[in-house]
Amino acid sequence: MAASVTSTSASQVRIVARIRPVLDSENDTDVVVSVSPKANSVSMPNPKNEKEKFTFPFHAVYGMESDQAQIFAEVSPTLKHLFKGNDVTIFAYGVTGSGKTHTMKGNKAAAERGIIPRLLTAIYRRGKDLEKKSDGRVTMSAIMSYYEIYNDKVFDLFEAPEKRTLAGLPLREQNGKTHVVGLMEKEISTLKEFEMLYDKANSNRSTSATRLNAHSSRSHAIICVRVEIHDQQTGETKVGTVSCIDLAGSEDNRRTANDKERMVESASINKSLFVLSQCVEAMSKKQSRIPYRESKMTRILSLGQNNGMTVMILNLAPTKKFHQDTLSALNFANRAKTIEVKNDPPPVYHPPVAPKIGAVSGAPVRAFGMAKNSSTHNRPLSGEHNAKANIKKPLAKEIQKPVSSRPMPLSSKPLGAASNGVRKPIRTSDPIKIRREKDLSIEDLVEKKVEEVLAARALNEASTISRLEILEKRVDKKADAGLAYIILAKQHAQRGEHLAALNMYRLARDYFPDNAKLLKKISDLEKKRENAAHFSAPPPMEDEDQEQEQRPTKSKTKKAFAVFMDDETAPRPAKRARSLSTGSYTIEQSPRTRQLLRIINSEDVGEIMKLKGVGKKRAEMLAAHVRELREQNDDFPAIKDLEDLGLIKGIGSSFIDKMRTGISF
Ligand SMILES: Nc1ncnc2c1ncn2[C@@H]1O[C@H](COP(=O)(O)OP(=O)(O)OP(=O)(O)O)[C@@H](O)[C@H]1O
Repeated sequence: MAASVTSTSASQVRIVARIRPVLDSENDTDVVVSVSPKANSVSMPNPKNEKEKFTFPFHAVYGMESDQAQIFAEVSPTLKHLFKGNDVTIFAYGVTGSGKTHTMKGNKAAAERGIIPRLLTAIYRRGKDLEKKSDGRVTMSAIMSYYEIYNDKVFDLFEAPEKRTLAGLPLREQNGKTHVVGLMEKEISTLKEFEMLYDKANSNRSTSATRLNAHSSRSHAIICVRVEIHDQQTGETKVGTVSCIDLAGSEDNRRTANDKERMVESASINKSLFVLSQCVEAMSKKQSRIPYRESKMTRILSLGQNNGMTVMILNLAPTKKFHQDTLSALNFANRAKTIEVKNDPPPVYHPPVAPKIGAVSGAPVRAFGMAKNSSTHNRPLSGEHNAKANIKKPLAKEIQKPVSSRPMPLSSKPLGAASNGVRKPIRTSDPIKIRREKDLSIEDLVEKKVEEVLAARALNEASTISRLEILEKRVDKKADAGLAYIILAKQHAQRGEHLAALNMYRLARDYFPDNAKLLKKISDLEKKRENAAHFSAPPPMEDEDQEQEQRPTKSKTKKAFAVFMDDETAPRPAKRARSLSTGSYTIEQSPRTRQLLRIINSEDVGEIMKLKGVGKKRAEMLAAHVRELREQNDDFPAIKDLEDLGLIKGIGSSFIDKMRTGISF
């Protein structure tokens, strides 16, 4: 397998504002929000001084008469990116009653269907079209999962409410992304099947809501559709996931006079939305600490971190009753506009190089389904929409004054171009085999193997088998021995054990003598080793032959400590020490180390206590230490590496090792 790689780019979160019509229960004279489709802006008066007007420009705006088809046309260009193997996130944000569910789900009548059913139909049609055009050579699979976050707990909507556990499903971080562990996935073969599944899942949502006193507005609902495009001839597979999120609407408890249980729900919704706004605030200010981890919703949404394209539909209620809330939502969206999503190019998976003589050679990667970008952001409002009986016709003359703000320029790539950067399983029955091929990408093979193992572990929390053990089982074939050396080399390199890494790469060279990437790695490490001799700080390249405990000198601020192995099964030197170089040589941390540091830096005593061997007292001490450091230095993360951790009184190297080994992925 090889992933084609181009350059990295960044794209903005695309913000599309939609104002819902005035409902029967509301008065036309109470309308305070207006749009200027020409200027792509939304305006409303200052609630405290009606003479003052606020104007917010967005990427696209839709007035009260906009219909479901227009809104879908706004997001449908994401499909072509999805079919190229990119991830797409579409989420609806707004206060309770502003039209989020109407926009995302809609109603049963064809004209009233929302983004989700339309998207599914479009995916399905596009897939069928591909299959037809390629005479069945290209096939598409669409795999769906659907869940809700209720009171900060994740529940599978494919599961009957009575089967739910109170704790909900756990989340796991993997390759920088958050996954829900144990979520059911359903392959959709026909549109009818989708409709059935979708309706059933939605009824689970409302049924469970009855039981738990929740309803659609009380939880965040997330539907994910993984689209896998497989070319039988070349063996290439592109995998992209679209996630559509109907966020729960925030509400003011003072105004809604909620009972106790609803207050809890409301507090939970408001908290997660508050955390979301904090994340957006921090991102817009380019702060280094983004508080994603403070709520499950923000962990899952990972706004700006998801390495994919994101469209936010800002739903707005037009009347006075929502004035203050609408202003908050507009401010939130205005800040979200500035978020930049870093996009890596999508990986394209190739099958292993065919060994057989006469086998079909890999065809170049084709750009699938290059639909025309029919962005409708400037489409004039039709005024013909009459979607709901209880909707009043928009005011003939909207209260709108000319806006001073200029239309927001749309980027040449309005929806960005992205990938999740996460390797997905390739759809090939042939397991990856290592061969002495000149152009074989060892890096990709190694990465894929590691990810397969991590995915397996995430699904099997009970498993006590170490990552390396599993890897070793997979690489027991003779032909895979070279790969085993590369895995070990990578692990050594991750821990900064560069000489050991070099030795492992050298051993791997016997198996891949012609591999240019491997040879370059070896020569780079050899060069680094030579240069390391000139470092004034302790050399980052450790010599295996001189593995002795280095006593910290008085001038050193950090004490030396043992090197922690990622896996118990890895060859472990008896007594090894190192000090981090303060020179230009940076040492990459292993995922386990990063996770440990993340937990400790969270200052969350409950989370820290979950670490192996950590009791309440020690957890409190660690949290207090982190807090103190942060207050002193206003620095994040407070504990940057294992050495920082080792400097804390009472935290020895063996204890750190214990905490690390307790972390599973
Ligand atoms: N664009 C629209 N056209 C017609 N009706 C709409 C539109 N937007 C919203 N509505 C109607 O307004 C009401 C509130 O909308 P909806 O339930 O979608 O709000 P919501 O933001 O999802 O609320 P909550 O956060 O409580 O779930 C519903 O009766 C819905 O049918």
